Amino acid sequence: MGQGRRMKKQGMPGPLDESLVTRKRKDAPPAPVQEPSKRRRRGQKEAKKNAAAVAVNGRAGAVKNGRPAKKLPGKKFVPPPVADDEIASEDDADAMEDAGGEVKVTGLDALGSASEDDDEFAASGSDGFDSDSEVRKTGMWSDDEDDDAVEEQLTAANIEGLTRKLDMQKAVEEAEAQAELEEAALQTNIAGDKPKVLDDEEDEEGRPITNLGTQDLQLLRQRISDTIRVLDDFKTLAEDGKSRVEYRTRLLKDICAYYGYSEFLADKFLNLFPAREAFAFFEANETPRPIVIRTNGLRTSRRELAQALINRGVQLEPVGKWSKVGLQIFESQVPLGATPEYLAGHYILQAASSFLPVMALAPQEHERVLDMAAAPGGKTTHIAALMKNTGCIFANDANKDRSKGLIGNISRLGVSNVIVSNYSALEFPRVMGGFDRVLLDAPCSGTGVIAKDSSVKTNKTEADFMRLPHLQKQLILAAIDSVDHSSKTGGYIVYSTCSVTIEENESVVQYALNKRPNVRLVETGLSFGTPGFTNMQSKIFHPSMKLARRYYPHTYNVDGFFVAKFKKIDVTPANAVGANHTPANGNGNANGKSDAVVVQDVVDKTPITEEGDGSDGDGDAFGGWDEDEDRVIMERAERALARRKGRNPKADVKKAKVPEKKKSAGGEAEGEKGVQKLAEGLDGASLEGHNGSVEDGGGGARGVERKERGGEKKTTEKKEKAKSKSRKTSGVVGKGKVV
Ligand SMILES: C[S@@+](CC[C@H](N)C(=O)[O-])C[C@H]1O[C@@H](n2cnc3c(N)ncnc32)[C@H](O)[C@@H]1O
Repeated sequence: MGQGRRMKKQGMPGPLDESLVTRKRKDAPPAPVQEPSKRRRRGQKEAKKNAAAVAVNGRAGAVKNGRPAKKLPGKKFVPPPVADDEIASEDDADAMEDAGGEVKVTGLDALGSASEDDDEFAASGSDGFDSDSEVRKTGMWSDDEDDDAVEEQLTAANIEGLTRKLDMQKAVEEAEAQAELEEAALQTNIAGDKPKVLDDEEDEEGRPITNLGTQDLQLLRQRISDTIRVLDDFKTLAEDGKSRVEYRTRLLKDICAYYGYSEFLADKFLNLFPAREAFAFFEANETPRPIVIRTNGLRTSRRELAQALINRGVQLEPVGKWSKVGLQIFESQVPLGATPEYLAGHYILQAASSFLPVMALAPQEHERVLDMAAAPGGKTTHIAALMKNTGCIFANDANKDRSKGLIGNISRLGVSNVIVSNYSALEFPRVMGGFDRVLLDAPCSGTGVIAKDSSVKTNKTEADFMRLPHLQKQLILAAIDSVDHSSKTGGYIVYSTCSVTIEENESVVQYALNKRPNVRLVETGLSFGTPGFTNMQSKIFHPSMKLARRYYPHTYNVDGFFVAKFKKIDVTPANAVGANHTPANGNGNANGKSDAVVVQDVVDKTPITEEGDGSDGDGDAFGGWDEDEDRVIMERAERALARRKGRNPKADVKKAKVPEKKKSAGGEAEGEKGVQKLAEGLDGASLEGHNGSVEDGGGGARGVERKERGGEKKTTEKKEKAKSKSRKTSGVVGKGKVV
């Protein structure tokens, strides 16, 4: 069953499918007595067996895995595609660019257009359906799309045919489901009666069912369904003298027993959704989301990729009108993580919902972008593709091991505008700031990806939902402070999580709005998704919260996700909480544009000399270059630096040089090592143009550039550096050696 659901085309499904209730009830095993998760698994196995039996009996013969089936000779089982990465910690479940699930070939007749400009996927130009895969292979994916009207008609015909086929299939399924539902209603006599779900000493056959959870999954599921019906229409269906609370408590216990959640988490979801929707959510978490790949526009076009994969026996289809790069995989004879196209970096296995934050970020060519929590790089590489490898992306992740995956993906996908670093993102913008855009794809509880990682059902505690939001709130302030509000092209921050809880989403965004009056929520530009909550669980959020977008597995058949986009409109006030602002001297940062680059431990207290105007010009702009005067200034600066480093300035002054690395508080030296190591990795991966990219970058990068130059041993530059230092008390990045 899971596979069939996985193969369904993504999109907004209808309301809760009661037929599933009936089907599961029929398929449930007879009264197993096991601990919940095992019971559930066994239930699924049984369900699969039953489904297979049904297929053998010919009842569902025309439909396989939720798709029109077509027999192919010599079909082999193919293991699930290799994931681009694995979930490495409880906080980053989203990071798994999932490739799970079985994928087999049943034919190519369900294909739609996958050309680069195929946004009109649903358009139809002909009534006919051309099932000749050969014609389609040569026709649909031709490079010469513009003037080939025949091809277009062919494509449209395919689409039309596919749509009709899917519609027919849906109609058949719905009719079956309705029939089953009616049958079940008759059998259990639930149509008009008040369901007895509270005083349940015995079932209709006299069996004790008080502890149903440990005895009979089938009846348990029935009771969940009945309880929801009562809660839906309490006045009519509730038993006399029973309260809503009693029914809700019953429902909570049954959900935990049936699906294997901790009471704590199930309760959270029951508070988040109305009971019926919560049921749909729990149910959707039992089946994997569709397998999706993202075309890497740096290497190929979606049309070419689709053609190549079709030739290998992959059945696919554009993911939906909302994406130009996604392909949903229905069946495959080959492991998707090992095709020549995969190895050549033509695509990445990536959950569809992971496209959304990057689409909201909308990075522009030649910009400077920070991806604060980037590993394993699904979103970084997507950003790079949208920027066509121009500008510069700083891809940071605190986890060094995961960063290896990030570097691997950068390398495989041919990305050449990324610098990888290994800081806690909390250190930004001290590391570097002045970015045009920042993506904070935050570490989270992963409540949106339970279908991928069912351990979330039981391993999240109240402490997690305090610890994680606390971190997320700090990170979001750092993200905001790292952006250049006066960026000509940007000034945007996107916050995303793969969690559906209020604490990790609206509450974090609200915190940012409270603490940073210099940001506003703006439209994400995403064409679907439900609005963020403005009023939930007795919490009132800013009305603009509706601009944020929520995604659920049960509404869009994508991982649960949250996306909010901010525009920074001014510099962060100096007195703002946790403001990563310029030091006590009040000067601006390196580029004078934002609150991004902060001098923490290299504040030069040398008095500002008369001629110093704080500008950044060359020697002449300061009134010429005087060797003797400069030597004095330089030596004074060096002495001051030596004192701060705990050295004897007198002994040191002759030898003292402008330091190449400046160590700041909070173990930053360690982080720097990390960056260097990663840089080696990058070199090894033959990535090019990193230094060039930094040079190209504006804003804070220029500050870094100055610092790097200051570290060089060329005498004139050293002098210039010292001179500049003598005139300004800020504008130098503390550490953050950029490679
Ligand atoms: C949701 S995952 C990021 C997925 C990534 N954006 C992608 O698309 O592939 C969250 C990441 O945050 C990282 N992380 C956790 N705490 C962090 C911190 N304080 N600073 C930076 N990264 C952190 C984790 O190592 C993890 O890789």
